[in-house]
Amino acid sequence: MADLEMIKRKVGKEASQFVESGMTIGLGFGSTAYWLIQALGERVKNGEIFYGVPTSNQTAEWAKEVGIHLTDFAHVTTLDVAIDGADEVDENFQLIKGGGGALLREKIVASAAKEFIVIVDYTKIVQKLGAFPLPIEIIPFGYERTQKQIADLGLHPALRKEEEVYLTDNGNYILDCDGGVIENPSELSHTLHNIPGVVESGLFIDMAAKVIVGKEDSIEILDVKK
Ligand SMILES: O=C(CO)[C@H](O)[C@H](O)COP(=O)(O)O
Repeated sequence: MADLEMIKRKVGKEASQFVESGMTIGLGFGSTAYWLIQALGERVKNGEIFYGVPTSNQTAEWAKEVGIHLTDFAHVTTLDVAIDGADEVDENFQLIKGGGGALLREKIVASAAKEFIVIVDYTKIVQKLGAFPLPIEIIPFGYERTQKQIADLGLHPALRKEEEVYLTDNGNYILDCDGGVIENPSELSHTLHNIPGVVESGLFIDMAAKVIVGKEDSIEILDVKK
């Protein structure tokens, strides 16, 4: 297994210690969250029970495969904990998420949790956000105009495409914005929310309660002071 993958695996396992049997967990998406789910799966084999609200269809598949019971907001309104990866974490613990396209559900789930734990390898830690293109989920209707309004902010939005235009699990589009360093993430988040057609941005402001960082030979657990 490549080094970085090994680090992600250790971080996922480390995060699982914050989960107790019987808890309802917001389950993130991405290659680090995958390892959290595998670690929980090992405990399911020993008789522990977990309830998970998945942030993507893929997460739901992973969780089902290891025996985590899936639930949703029809049955719970508050989650004990949510654990998810991130694309960037800055010095104030603000995040860019959504590289995997699940940012809307990830934000709903994280905001519903008593504690939101972020799990990353050391390559995700930055002084200021912005080297990773900021994903923004937008409604397909009128997307050209929404894109123009975001371009006017200097964010250089590009419509995410695979073979065809990428569709989120919610049937929306993603704009990946390569606007360079984000000096004021909180202000930008507000500005984006005021644009009609923007569903959600990948800026997660003041949401992380804990950040678990995997390094070459250690793991650091950072508690965010509120
Ligand atoms: O926001 C996300 C998906 O929408 C992921 O959490 C983020 O992309 C990090 O993924 P990985 O753990 O694979 O590096």
